[in-house]
Amino acid sequence: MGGWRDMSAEVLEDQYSPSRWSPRLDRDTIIDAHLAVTAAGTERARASARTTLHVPYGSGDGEKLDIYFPKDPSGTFPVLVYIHGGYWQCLSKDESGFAAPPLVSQGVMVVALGYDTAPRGHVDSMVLQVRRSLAFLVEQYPGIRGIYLCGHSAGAHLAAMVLSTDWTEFRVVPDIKGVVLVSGVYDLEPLLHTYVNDALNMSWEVAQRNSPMRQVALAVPAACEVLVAMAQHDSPEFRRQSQEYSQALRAAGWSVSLLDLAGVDHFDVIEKLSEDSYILTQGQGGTVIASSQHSSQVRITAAIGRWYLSNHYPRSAWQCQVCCYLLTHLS
Ligand SMILES: N[C@@H](CC(=O)c1ccccc1NC=O)C(=O)O
Repeated sequence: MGGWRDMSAEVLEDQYSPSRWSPRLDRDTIIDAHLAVTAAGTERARASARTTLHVPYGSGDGEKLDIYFPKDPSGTFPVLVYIHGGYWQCLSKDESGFAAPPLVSQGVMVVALGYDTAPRGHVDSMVLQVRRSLAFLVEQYPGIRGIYLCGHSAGAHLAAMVLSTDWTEFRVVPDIKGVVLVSGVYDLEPLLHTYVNDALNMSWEVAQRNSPMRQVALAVPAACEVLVAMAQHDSPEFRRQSQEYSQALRAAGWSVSLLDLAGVDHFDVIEKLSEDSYILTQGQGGTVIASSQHSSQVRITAAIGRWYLSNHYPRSAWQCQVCCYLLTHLS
């Protein structure tokens, strides 16, 4: 098969419709199910953690974030900022707190970030909002030691755009220690030819300057680790994007790992962040990792066994909370 440029409009649309690739649920029910699961998970998180909701980080309507405070804050604490997906046009922070429980119990502050989705917002403004929110958090919460970003789908795109930020335009430089990109899109150009762009209305230039894939060469590799994760049942185009972006980052000098998660689709790959036992949330015991039965080109070559909080809580289960394994492509 050639590249996406050789695909018919119909095939391309299919590739960029995550709901059509799940073996678990059909396309008409999977989005509603995702909403229900993440909303219920967020409700549980709000019931069990101390929270401050709807904190404005700017004057815009959508510029608000929800904070889930760590259980036993000991002066300083790391923060995980979760950036929701929804193709830059749906979902919100209000059902994006589901990842908090396993983290707040380990002393991590979790932030569910809101941003103005299309059509109110456009891609340029969403990228700016995410960057500004990080500067806000650093200024507002001096207890924060180390920022970790986690984004899903379109949120992974926004998190990846943070990597190419020129922080001299901001008052502070956030200390970003790790970025977990789950089932993201890193080259926006194919989307110009799909329904996704109906609401986004991106021009070719907008798609280019907002494609992390095109920004890799411009960004100075930071001392932060990047984990690019993709689901077994993501579409071939989504999987290609994760593979190519992780390779480009590595070639540019970033410390990056690619994680291929078995048995999950575009939606449960992130829903499971609410579970203590999920590979992306579990501790050191979790060596089952992506056992790659389904993907013969991927081989686990080394367990890095070090992620997120190793600097902060050397003996906590958090040490390997996002188990970071080096997966190398043999093909
Ligand atoms: N219309 C899309 C919806 C979608 O892509 C989506 C829905 C919820 C959360 C994330 C999504 N994808 C990327 O942000 C689909 O066909 O799946």
